[in-house]
Amino acid sequence: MKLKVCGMKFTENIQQVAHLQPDYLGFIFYEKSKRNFEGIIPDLPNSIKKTGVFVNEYKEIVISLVEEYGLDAIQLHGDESVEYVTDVKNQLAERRALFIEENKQIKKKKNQHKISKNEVEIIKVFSIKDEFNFNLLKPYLEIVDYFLFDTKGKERGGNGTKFDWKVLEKYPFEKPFFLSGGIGLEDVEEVKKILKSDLPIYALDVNSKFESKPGVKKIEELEKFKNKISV
Ligand SMILES: O=C(O)c1ccccc1NCC(=O)[C@H](O)[C@H](O)COP(=O)(O)O
Repeated sequence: MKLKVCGMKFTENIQQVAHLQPDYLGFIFYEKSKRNFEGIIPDLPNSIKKTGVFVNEYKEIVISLVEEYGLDAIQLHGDESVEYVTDVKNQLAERRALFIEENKQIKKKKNQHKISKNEVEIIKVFSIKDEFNFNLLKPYLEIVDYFLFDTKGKERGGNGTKFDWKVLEKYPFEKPFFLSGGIGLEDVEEVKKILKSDLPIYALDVNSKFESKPGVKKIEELEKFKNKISV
């Protein structure tokens, strides 16, 4: 089971979490979040996918931050339409093709902007309260790599509350998804149970339940969680 730790903020803490080798680290580029990221991402092992989290952001800004930080994935956590997601995906693909072509011609080893080895993954978030109309996801199926199901709450994300996972019993697609929303160490048994179901859960996404304060993750608790879910 893959693990994404979201809401990273401080260099030393990022390095400590990276040491646990999660599959994804999330950096929130949303000014209204307590975890808004503005720093420099330290060098990370290639196995960790740097994920930028955006909420209804201007497309140009998403693209420029992907290039500035060499993001491997973007998590669209707002009300981004199918057209928006398609456009961002196409623009990223075009920029990537251009970058590869320029790089071939110039034969420069170092470039001003970094670029991920693979295409940028697109994760589209949907927040769930008590029920959910999965038909809403249909138009996104062709475009996104993963869905992420979070809990609808006061904030756009990082609310620290779980939704009723029974809602997912009606998930009708094969598209893999991240399970998110208030997952903590106390949920290990319930997590293990849902992982045994037929649902295409690709990754678990954790955040505020492992924090000592917004943006600071508790390393020992994360390590325990990671060990427990990988057994
Ligand atoms: O965490 C935030 O502050 C945040 C703000 C705005 C958009 C997204 C945000 N977090 C993104 C995540 O992927 C969180 O991990 C997800 O919402 C679950 O958080 P939590 O309920 O704290 O486990």
